[in-house]
Amino acid sequence: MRQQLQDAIDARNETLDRLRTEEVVRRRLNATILELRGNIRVFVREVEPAKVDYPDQGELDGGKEMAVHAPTTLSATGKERNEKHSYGFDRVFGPDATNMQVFEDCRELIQSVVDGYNVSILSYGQTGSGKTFGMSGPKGIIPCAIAMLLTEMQRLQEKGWEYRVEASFVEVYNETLNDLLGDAKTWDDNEDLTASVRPGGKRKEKHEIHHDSVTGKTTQAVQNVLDTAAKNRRVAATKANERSSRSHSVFILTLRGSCSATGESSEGVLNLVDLAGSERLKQSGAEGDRKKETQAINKSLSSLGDVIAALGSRKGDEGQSHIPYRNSKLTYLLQSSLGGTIAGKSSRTLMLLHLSPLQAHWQESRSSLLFGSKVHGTHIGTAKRK
Ligand SMILES: Nc1ncnc2c1ncn2[C@@H]1O[C@H](COP(=O)(O)OP(=O)(O)OP(=O)(O)O)[C@@H](O)[C@H]1O
Repeated sequence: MRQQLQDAIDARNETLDRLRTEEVVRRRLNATILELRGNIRVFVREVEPAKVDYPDQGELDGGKEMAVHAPTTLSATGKERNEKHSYGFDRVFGPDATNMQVFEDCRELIQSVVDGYNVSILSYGQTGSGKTFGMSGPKGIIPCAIAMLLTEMQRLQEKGWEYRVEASFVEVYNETLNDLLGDAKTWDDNEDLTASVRPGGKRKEKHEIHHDSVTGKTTQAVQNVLDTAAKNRRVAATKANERSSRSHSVFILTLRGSCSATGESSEGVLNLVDLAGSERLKQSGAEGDRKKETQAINKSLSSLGDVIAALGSRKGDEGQSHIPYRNSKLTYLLQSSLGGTIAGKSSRTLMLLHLSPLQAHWQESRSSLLFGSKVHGTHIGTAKRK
């Protein structure tokens, strides 16, 4: 009897050891795959104008300026200058792509958060181009990422890992940072904003998500977090018209894991960012408060482009090159998760560009493509059209 019990214990320990070894191999493979693909990636999603509710829908003509050649190239013709531009991106989705298909291509990246990497996924594009739909809508990146991470943590529990999950949801509006959970608190300008919302920060409004075996309860907790954020964003929206389009929202999940059997631990952060509409000031004809908002958005988006481009261009001398994180609240908030290595910790960025193929939106699409090229060096060439 005693021998049988010992045999059973030995067999169990052997299985656990094997599972842990497999897990180490899986982590290494995933890290290698992502390393090969690059720490800064750009995906493009062409939007189907009929599905999207553009503010200036009434004035659209039906002409198209862009052709998407899935899976990785896109060409665009600028009628004004009679030019044809070609771009190569990491992934190009046509107008029929679903949220689920986009999420599938983000899966490995999101998975790496469990392994202790910092990851940012940023949704970029003009107002009405589907950024929020892709991020928070049905089967959008936020709900799918949460569901996937919870399942993943459950799987790792069987291999001896325990995780703690915290969620924060903040918005950056006119260069101020507001908490979208709790009481929609606004941080003072002179506070250390990053410390306030980051793990270990003094005044962070954190919301712990318990990972119980009753998945329904966990899903409900996540839904409550998202509902609270949506409600707080709506309250803010009544104060400033259409404010959600004019602010950046950042959903932050922090995963802290430890494995008592091996003594290993990890901490990964996932930032899911729904950026403000990227309209050009001239194009939008903004005046007064709206002009101020647009200027703040332009400043933070261009700072974002500068930071990611600087990260992408540095080679080998990581400690030496200057990265201008402090030029905007958004880049300051995201500084540990925008690509490259800080204090020995690797981070990864995925930019999701949303483009309208219509002639009426050519200037906006062109500036989104310029942004995408800047962060990724993806412009293949320009040719005069015959
Ligand atoms: N692929 C899609 N399929 C169906 N509906 C879509 C799709 N993309 C966007 N929409 C719809 O189009 C409208 C505008 O989309 P959404 O609010 O996501 O745009 P946005 O880029 O976030 O705009 P803003 O910058 O103003 O916040 C919404 O009603 C959304 O549900």
